[in-house]
Amino acid sequence: MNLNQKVNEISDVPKLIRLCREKACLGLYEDSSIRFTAALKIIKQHCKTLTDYYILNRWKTAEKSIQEERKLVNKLAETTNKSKEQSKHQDERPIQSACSEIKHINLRKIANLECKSNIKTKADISDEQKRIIVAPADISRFGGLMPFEHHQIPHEYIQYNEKGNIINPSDLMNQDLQKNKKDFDPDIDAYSESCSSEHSGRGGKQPAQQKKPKMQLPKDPDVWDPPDPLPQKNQKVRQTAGRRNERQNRPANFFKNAPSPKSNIKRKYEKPWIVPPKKEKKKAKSYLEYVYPDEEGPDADLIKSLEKEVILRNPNVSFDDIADLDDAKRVLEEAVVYPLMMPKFFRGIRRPSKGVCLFGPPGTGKTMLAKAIATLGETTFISISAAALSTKWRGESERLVRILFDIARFYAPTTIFIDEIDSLASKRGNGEHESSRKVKTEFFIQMDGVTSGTTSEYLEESKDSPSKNIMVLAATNRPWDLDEAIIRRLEKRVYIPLPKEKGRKALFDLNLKNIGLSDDIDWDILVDKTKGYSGADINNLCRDAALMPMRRILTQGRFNVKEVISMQDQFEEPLSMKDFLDALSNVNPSVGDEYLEKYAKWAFEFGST
Ligand SMILES: Nc1ncnc2c1ncn2[C@@H]1O[C@H](COP(=O)(O)OP(=O)(O)OP(=O)(O)O)[C@@H](O)[C@H]1O
Repeated sequence: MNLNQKVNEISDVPKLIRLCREKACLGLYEDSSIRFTAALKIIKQHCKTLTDYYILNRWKTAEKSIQEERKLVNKLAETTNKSKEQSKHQDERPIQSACSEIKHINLRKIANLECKSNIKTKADISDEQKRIIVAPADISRFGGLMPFEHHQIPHEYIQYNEKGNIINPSDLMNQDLQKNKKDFDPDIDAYSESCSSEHSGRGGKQPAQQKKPKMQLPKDPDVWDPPDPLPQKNQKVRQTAGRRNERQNRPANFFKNAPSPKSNIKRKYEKPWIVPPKKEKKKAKSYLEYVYPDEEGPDADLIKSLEKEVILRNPNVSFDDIADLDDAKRVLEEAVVYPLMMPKFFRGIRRPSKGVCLFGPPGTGKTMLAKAIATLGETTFISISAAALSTKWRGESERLVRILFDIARFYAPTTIFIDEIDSLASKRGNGEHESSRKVKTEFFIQMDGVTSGTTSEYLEESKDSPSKNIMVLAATNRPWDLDEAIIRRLEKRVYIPLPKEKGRKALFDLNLKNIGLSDDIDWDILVDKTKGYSGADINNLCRDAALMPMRRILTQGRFNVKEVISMQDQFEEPLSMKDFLDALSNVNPSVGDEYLEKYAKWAFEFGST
């Protein structure tokens, strides 16, 4: 890739990033930072065009790590600039300090590098070893090698000798220093010599310049001395003598300002190459916060409105609030509640059903049953009508189904209640619209993922904790319209019939528990007369009967609003048999006989007990 080439395409970003890293390795931190910024800009623009939030998420993660890399490079640039500035201002230290630091720091780093690497020939370089980065070209400029993890050594920086062996970077360094030494001030050169003989421990003849005291620089506590070479057998006596000579020749104030090795001087400069320990990720409070921490993203609005409208934390309906339906309650407890409460038992062949379908005439308590199950199992309750899916969110339904299941997994254990499932998963036919076919397919895919595992990370997390399950509960008044594929997936199909005699009496009791009743009421007659009434119909009948005392008083004359309000205590009169009989003439059953036959037939064919 040409360095000056303009990059605008997202496909060029990887190359650009590689270039940034190479620049950073070369010590051209500012240049690297500029290119990082360009790459980030391209990514940001590309993100605006993305609609798939999975892909968007991945780009966002990449963007974050690139931002971190740029931050690191900026810090390095800052540190380098600072040290350049310092060397400008401190007249006494400039090249001298650079010289000593280069020697010490680089030796340390190279030693470090050597320890980590057993590289001898080209073939010996493993990928892991290539991860240790050397910045050979700029060693002498910035006096330091940065262990720059996550990058590979560009091949052009590894040098080989004629035999094909890798040249030790420290040899290169020494050659570099020898070359540079020629340009140094003779005084500084002498100081460097004195330092090197001090550290190496070699005695012998001292250079003439060493006799006069030169500038004495304090010893940097962060700089390690180069290691002493191992003494050779026949050199031992000579070395000891050399050391003595050296000590004798040392100026009196040589270590005057040098800090003692035990001093508590702390480092004052930053070490941007040290990656701080990762902070523990804060647990997101909502699904929106989890996918879009800054609340911005292509699906943000959809998720927001879904979280607001469909999630019901505690529906607060108990089985006691539901009259009759004992068989249905038992089947549902076994199919839905117990698997959530005893996940260990409900494994393997005892695995819970993928979904449960409640079917039956309208107003028989299907929604109430679903809410009671969610309350009992202490699960998050997501309630959505399939009709709303295909009308309110038209065009987005397919995405919506996926998000809905993702939200459910996030808040697991969750009960997803889909009312009017027939309008979402009706029989497929030739005239079917493309979009509704797609929604159906997405729904089937998500349902399959409910127990068999999907790409979702929540389910991955929940593998070891089966209690983090989701359960699909569907309800329909038209089970015969359902597609075979959904019938198969809704493994338990529970018939919720019209209430029988006992159920109707229980419904009267439940609806009238806070109302005054007179003794003349014949419940047998009322139960008999309400045959074919649903729970909702009986609820209507009781409400109508409860208003009868008020209507009776108000028909006696013409009253204004204030007068009506002042008379409200009289409306509390106990209900009589007549009130119920009058109400019966106002409220008719809502389910026709022909439908009852159809339900019974479908229950016989597909229902579960
Ligand atoms: N078994 C019951 N116990 C108590 N109340 C009931 C029962 N069945 C119905 N009801 C009453 O009927 C109303 C409607 O019930 P629900 O919404 O659960 O019926 P549904 O079967 O879901 O109806 P639809 O199929 O039309 O959605 C409830 O608010 C409740 O007052």
